[in-house]
Amino acid sequence: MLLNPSVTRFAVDANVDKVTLRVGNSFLDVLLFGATVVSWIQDGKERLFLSNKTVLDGSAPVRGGIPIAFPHFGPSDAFGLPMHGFARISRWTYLGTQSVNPSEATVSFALEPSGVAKEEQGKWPHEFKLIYTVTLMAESLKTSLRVENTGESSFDFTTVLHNYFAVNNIDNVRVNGLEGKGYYDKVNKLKVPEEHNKLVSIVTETDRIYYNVHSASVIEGGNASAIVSSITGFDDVVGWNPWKEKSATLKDFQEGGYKSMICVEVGKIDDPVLLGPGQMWVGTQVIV
Ligand SMILES: O=P(O)(O)OC[C@H]1O[C@@H](O)[C@H](O)[C@@H](O)[C@@H]1O
Repeated sequence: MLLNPSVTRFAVDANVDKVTLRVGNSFLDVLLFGATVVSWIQDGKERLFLSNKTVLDGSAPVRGGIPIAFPHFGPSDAFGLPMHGFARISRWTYLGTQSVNPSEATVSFALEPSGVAKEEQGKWPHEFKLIYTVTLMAESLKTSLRVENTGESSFDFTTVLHNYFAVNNIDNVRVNGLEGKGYYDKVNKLKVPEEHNKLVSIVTETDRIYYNVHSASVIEGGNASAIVSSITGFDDVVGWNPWKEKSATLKDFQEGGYKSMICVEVGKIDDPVLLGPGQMWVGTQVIV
């Protein structure tokens, strides 16, 4: 089959542009806002969850797709940055198509201090350059974040690629690949030395950081619906589902949406990256 890969850039409105990649029957949409992947359709099936109450106008982080947390994962930090940092609420620069060959299309995006969202500019006092590279193939998606220290002094950071996967029914979902791993249970504020389940079910609000995981998959009804593998650079995997009560408190979360999503995020959280002047770090994931 001829895949005819292509890349198209659309101006959605004055603030938000979107880049669409096509490879055969696979389509990917990436907003310049946050360099957020918001849709990945394979053979007519949407692989990512996107809340129907999210705003896509650049006024708030996207609730769904693959937002990027940087320069920190989690709540507001010592620098007064918002939850999950500024990367997901800044408008990235489109660097264009990096390559289009018969089986894949690659685009990339950049963020430097001058591109950081106005209200957050200058709070994190470091010179940096982020490059986010997205490769669509007919059967998979690869995303890679490169962080460069372009300044004169060291900085450290934590980061995640916040994958929201679409599922049919969370009751039938199991996460594989976590057995034997230690984790921090953020809901119960508990450090658990070892996950004993081969397949982890989600039956209540779940918010966990699993350590040293380099491959994890979402199994639904016995079939893998998303496999996150070839994880390099990132050492941790976050599993998140807000469940009924918590999701009802999130104004951008559609009613009942917790049943049709699961976040399996790749992160560098427990052991922050320290970058000296001129140094760089790269984190990559491949999703099948
Ligand atoms: O609502 P936000 O800022 O997009 O965050 C969503 C969730 O993101 C997850 O990565 C965190 O582990 C959760 O604690 C958090 O609630």
